[in-house]
Amino acid sequence: MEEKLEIWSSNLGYPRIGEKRELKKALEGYWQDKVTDEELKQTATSLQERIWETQKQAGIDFIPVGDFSLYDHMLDISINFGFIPKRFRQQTIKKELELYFTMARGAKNVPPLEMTKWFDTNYHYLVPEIDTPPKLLGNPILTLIKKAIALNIQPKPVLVGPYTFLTLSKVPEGKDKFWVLPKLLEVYKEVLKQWAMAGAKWVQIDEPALVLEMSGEEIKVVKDIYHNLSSPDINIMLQTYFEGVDFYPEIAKLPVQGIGLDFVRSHNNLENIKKYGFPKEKVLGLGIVNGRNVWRTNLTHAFALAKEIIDIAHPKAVFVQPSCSLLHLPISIELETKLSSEVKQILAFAKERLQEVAILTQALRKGELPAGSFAGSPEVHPLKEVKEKIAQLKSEDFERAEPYEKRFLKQQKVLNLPLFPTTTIGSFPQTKDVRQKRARFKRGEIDQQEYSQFLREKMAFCIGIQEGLGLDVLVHGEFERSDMVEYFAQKMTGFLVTQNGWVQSYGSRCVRPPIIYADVSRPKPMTINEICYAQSLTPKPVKGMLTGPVTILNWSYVREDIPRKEVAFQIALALRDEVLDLEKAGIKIIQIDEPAFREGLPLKKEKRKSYLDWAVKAFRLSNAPVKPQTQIHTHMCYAEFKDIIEAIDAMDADVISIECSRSKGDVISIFETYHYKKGIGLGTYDIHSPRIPKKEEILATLKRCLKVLAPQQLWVNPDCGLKTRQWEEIIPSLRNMVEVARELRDSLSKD
Ligand SMILES: CN1c2c(nc(N)[nH]c2=O)NC[C@@H]1CNc1ccc(C(=O)N[C@@H](CCC(=O)N[C@@H](CCC(=O)N[C@@H](CCC(=O)O)C(=O)O)C(=O)O)C(=O)O)cc1
Ligand SMILES: N[C@@H](CCS)C(=O)O
Ligand SMILES: [Zn+2]
Repeated sequence: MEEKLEIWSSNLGYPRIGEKRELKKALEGYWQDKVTDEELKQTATSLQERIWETQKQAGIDFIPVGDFSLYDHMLDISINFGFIPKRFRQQTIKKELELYFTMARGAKNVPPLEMTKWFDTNYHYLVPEIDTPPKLLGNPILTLIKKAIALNIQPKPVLVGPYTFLTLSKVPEGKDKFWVLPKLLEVYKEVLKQWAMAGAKWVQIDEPALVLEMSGEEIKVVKDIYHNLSSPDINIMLQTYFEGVDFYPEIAKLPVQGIGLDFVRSHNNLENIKKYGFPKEKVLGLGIVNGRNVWRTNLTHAFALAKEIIDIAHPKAVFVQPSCSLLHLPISIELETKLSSEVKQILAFAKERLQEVAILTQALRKGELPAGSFAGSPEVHPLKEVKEKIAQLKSEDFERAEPYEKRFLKQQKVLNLPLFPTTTIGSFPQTKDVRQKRARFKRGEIDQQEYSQFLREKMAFCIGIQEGLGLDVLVHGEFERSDMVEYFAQKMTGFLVTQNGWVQSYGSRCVRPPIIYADVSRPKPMTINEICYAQSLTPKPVKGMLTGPVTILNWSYVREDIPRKEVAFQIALALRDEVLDLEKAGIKIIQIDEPAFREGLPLKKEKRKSYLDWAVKAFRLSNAPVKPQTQIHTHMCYAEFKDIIEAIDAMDADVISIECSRSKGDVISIFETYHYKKGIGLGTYDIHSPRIPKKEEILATLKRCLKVLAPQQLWVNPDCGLKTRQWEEIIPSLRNMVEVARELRDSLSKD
């Protein structure tokens, strides 16, 4: 007789920051010596327990343990497995958590681990540096497993797998990226053994790197890893997410007890199961509700899809689960008091996703969905004029009227800028008084007039500082903006913004990604008042400052009923109105930031060209009709530019400023082979550190740039905006930068 299929509900990870951002507050308090070690640990412990309880209450059978982290889960592994780079080993450590936070945030003369984005998400992890073989220094998840069991919770410890961990790590030059693998496997095996002895039945080993392009050699490494790790003591759920796995037949054969696949992001996973089958002795991790977007799951569709997959796969058992960790979602829609109930009906954040997993699990066990379990989506009323504008777009809408060479001459006539013009990227310190004033304004404690007056005073101060420093192109400082994406989302139609929808970006820093639910338009000007006020204070040009269409798209949750390209074009058209209004108001330089341009690059190579094609077009659409005299700038940071340099060029911005110091010259070397003609500012110093750059360092960067770029092209600016810094740091830094530009200018004019 056929055995009844076992179906369990499972989760892969949960937001850590806390409903009231308790972790953020405790961390920042700790760093300011206002919170003790004990208090910080207590906050973390009670958060963890609440997170487990929420999952248990929601009906989740297998609850992740070890997904929580004080700062970052990759840092946790680095520390516990003894990957402590030499510069930190040499530090004298006085407090227990000191090493951990020094690796995360750096200390005087000790730079932190590098930070980079986690696959194609807006979460940033700390890049492990493998300069020493591993050593098991700690196994904190063991304690958690015991505690969870005592609380009657079925723990599923979570650990990033060796393949992904090493793929994302840095190794010393000349070393193979897997040079520590044999020793690392010993450490993993020891940890798994301890977890099994503590009572864990399943472990979730996260291997998202299996969805990236892989070579035959790499798949061989993966096979070796899992033949080595496999043990009768504990069941391994080999968990993939964010895309489909290319080497499916090989992955399916690995000696693990479960394979977790993302069926939301990838159709290939189902296609592969259809083509190659699924091993009947294995458990299927069925990623069926979306961990990356906020739309409530259409349970009717998800139920039908789950049934189809199970019928084809015939697995030993099923874990019904989200497509990936819920880390990338806000905590709960319950925390939103200002959204209408109609809107709430269509949204699901992390907590609501758990309910969906539980409903689907029950339904799959019973063979039918309970009545009324899908609320249906509300009607989105299309904006006729937006649709018409998109339908009528012609190739001219994407082209500046004149080529760059002609524009450059006309712009120079208007702007009369010196060689090596100096500027900043836009934001100036968002100090506590700025955030507090905004909070008071939002709470209705001060009126619009008082808030506007405060912003004017800030702008005047900021312009005064820039004039005093002698910068050539000024900015208004972005004091009115909570965030460069959220600010514009609040001003355009088609977006929802949340009060408490915080999502961890890195460490204690969070963002509230807006939700694009309908057609986008710009009912009225968004930035003109501030920019024109700032311009009225100075004869020097003040840059109009906008966030670009691709970045607004990539840092928002996006509707799924129309293609992303169309949403990007809608945003571009809205921004275009703003650009034209800025120009009409006499603003001569307009910067349209695109830091997330590369972030949207699909993980799979075959999807990249199409993305880059429409992303470039969206940017061009946002500014093409300006006069040739109007100078368009863009800015990018957080990116590896090598593989997108052609697309960057195709954006046709007159000037681009890009991050340079953290990539240590890699960016400069691109221009040895790529002939870039337009204006470019390669960031002269790292704004992520409080350190004041020495003049010699700035000069050295500029001299390296001048080896590959013409003097007429080169702008002088920091790597990125200054919002996270303090005035005391930026004033001497910018003073050094301006002095270097002047000295370089003088030395060239003498030659
Ligand atoms: C460039 N980066 C960005 C990314 N994504 C974005 N959407 N935006 C970005 O800028 N991704 C990549 C990187 C990530 N980097 C960062 C850097 C810094 C932060 C950050 O500092 N975030 C802040 C939150 C900012 C914010 O929106 N603040 C609100 C106020 C919220 C608040 O708590 N108000 C309090 C009172 C304020 C007080 O008393 O201090 C209240 O209401 O009670 C605002 O300014 O209005 C953070 O604190 O984490 C994020 C990503
Ligand atoms: N104009 C923005 C860009 C950040 S990427 C700023 O200066 O903060
Ligand atoms: Zn930037």
